[in-house]
Formats: sequence, C-alpha cells, structure tokens
Amino acid sequence: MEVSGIEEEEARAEVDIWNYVFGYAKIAVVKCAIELGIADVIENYGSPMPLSELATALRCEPSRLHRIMRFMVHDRIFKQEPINQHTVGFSSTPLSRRLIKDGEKSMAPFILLESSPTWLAPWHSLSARVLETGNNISPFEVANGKDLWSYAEANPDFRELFNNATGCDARLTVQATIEGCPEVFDGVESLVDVGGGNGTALSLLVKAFPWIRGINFDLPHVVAVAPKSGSIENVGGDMFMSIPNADAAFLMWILHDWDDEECIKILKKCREAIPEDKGKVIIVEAALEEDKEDDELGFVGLMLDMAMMAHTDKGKERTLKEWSYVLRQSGFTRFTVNPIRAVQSVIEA
Ligand SMILES: Nc1ncnc2c1ncn2[C@@H]1O[C@H](CSCC[C@H]([NH3+])C(=O)O)[C@@H](O)[C@H]1O
Repeated sequence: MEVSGIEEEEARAEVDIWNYVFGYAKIAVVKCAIELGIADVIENYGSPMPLSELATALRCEPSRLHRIMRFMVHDRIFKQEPINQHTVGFSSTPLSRRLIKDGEKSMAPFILLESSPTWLAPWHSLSARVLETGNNISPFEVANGKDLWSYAEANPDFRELFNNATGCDARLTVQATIEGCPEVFDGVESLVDVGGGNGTALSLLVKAFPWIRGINFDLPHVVAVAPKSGSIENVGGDMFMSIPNADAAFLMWILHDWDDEECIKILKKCREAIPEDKGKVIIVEAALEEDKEDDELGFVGLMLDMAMMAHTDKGKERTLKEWSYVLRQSGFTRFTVNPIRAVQSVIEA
C-alpha cells in the first residue's frame, strides 16, 4: 500500500476508535431525549423553537439542555434555524420524528427497549458465548437468570416494553409490505400470524386487505392480554405443537429467534396448518447478502444478527442460501424473496 494510503487509514482509525470508545453515548442521549419528550415538544411548536422556551416547556436546566441539544444537532437529529438576527431555534427532522413517543414513524419504544438494563446486560457476555468452551446458555439467560420468553412471561412490565418495541417496528414493516408487495396477499382469505404478539401486524393487514380473516397466534399469556378486535381471533398455544389452520401463515421476526432445526419444526407445523394446493407461508425477515459491503441497511442486518446472539438461545439472521436450506428441509420447493423498504424482506413460500 502507498504511504498516503496507510496515513489515511491511520487517520480514519484515530477517529473511528473514539466512536467505539463512546459508542454508548449516542443511544444514551437519544433515550434521554425520548424520556424528556424533546422531539414531541419541538414538533408541536410548529416553528424553530428557542432554547429558552424549550427549557421552560420541559422544565429543564438550560445549560445542560443546551449541551444535549448541541450533541443532537451535530448528529443531525435536530436542525438549528434562525428565528431572527439574534436567535436560533431548533426544528424537527425526519430523524427526530422517529423519536416522538406516539408518532406515526416512531421508533422510540424500540430505543427504550434496547437501552433498558435487562436488554443491555446480555451484551456483556457475548465473548463467553463465542468461545469454544463458552456458555451453553444465551447471554440473556446469563444476565437475567431466565431465557427471553420465560423472563418475559414472569415480568409483565418487561413484556410490555418488548411488545411496544416490536409493535413499532411491526407498524413500519407491515406498511412497507403492503406498499411493496400487496400481491402476496392475493387470494388469501384467512391468515394466521404465528408469534403475532399483541396483534399489531395483523390488525394493519386486515385493515389493508379487509377480505382477510385474521388469527393472532402466540403463547397463551401473550394473547391473554392482547387487545380484542372484532375482525381478529386471538388464539393461544405453542407453535412447536400446533398452529391454527388458515390459507396462509405469516411469520414476522419469528424464525430468527431459532436455530435451523427449530425453524424446520415450526415451518413443518405451518405446512400442516395451510391447504396443500393454495397454502403459503409469508416470512418477513432479513435476508443477509454477504458480499454487499457498502449496503447500510445490510449492516443493520448484521447488527440484528449480533442482537440475536445476545438475546436468544440459538437465533441468527440468515443469508439467502440459509433461508433456502431451511425452507427446502421443511418441504417448501418454491419460494420468492421480495425486497421492501425495510431491514426485512418478504419471503413467500
Ligand atoms: N412457542 C411459541 N409459540 C408461539 N409463539 C411464540 C413461541 N415462542 C415465542 N413466541 C412469540 O414469538 C414472538 C416473537 S417477537 C415477534 C413479534 C411479532 N411477530 C412482530 O414482528 O412484531 C413473541 O411474541 C413470542 O411471545
């Protein structure tokens, strides 16, 4: 390599390493902004909001709020715009709107889950998991004493935090699915959402395709507290045992929680639940593409894969080749992968 190339790499490394050193600062600041409701207040203000008014509205200490805002403006979460010759104010951006508590595109609940002590603790035992002689139990269990689903059952507050987080992703991903490949639902008269949680995804699907009869299927204690809705039936059970019958089975962010063998078991149960001739399985998951280095959404897939290692027993994100393997082993001979505007793709088998 040329000398200048080495120097450039050194210079880059000098900056990059500090981003790792203080990597946690970003999520901590954003969590702080969500808890204070900063994005909500600035959005409702309607024009660039001066620091003094923001501080009054939020009952914050102005100089510390200024430092938090300076960080977020630098990270392009908020914009700073002139109000008059002497003062500037803060305005919303597409990114700050994703931090509004109940905003249409809000990801705030996801950040609150990711930054919670229960969810953060497992990251500390990733190395113990990777070692050849490492732990046989997941980092989540090492940190919290129980595997994810047992812990969620025993801690309703945590379960709510989890449901709110997956629910906000579900809203965005289902929207992207409806826009990106509505034809997947053609001819589907009944749909079972396997591991549907509180039914967020299904309620949006049934609204977009009103001819579909929806069955929200999850563990009994989960559906017991899921909101009741006229057009959706809640069914409790275990997807490894049996899945309610429907024209199609929908699995969003389910199979990445399990290893290949477990996925094959779940998919075989799906096959039993759908009609042999026109039945289908619709899987909404990331499909990793290993040779796409500059793909930013692709890197999100890799971060998601690390999260699976931290939080589940044997879960992982899969490449197309790996999806092909589990689908074929489960008896699905044909499948298509539809990219949508999301981290996930829609796989129809
Ligand atoms: N054995 C099981 N049978 C049915 N559902 C399960 C089982 N184990 C875990 N789950 C559920 O699987 C879901 C995974 S999280 C994904 C939730 C939802 N599909 C979404 O994308 O937002 C959780 O709601 C779990 O309760």
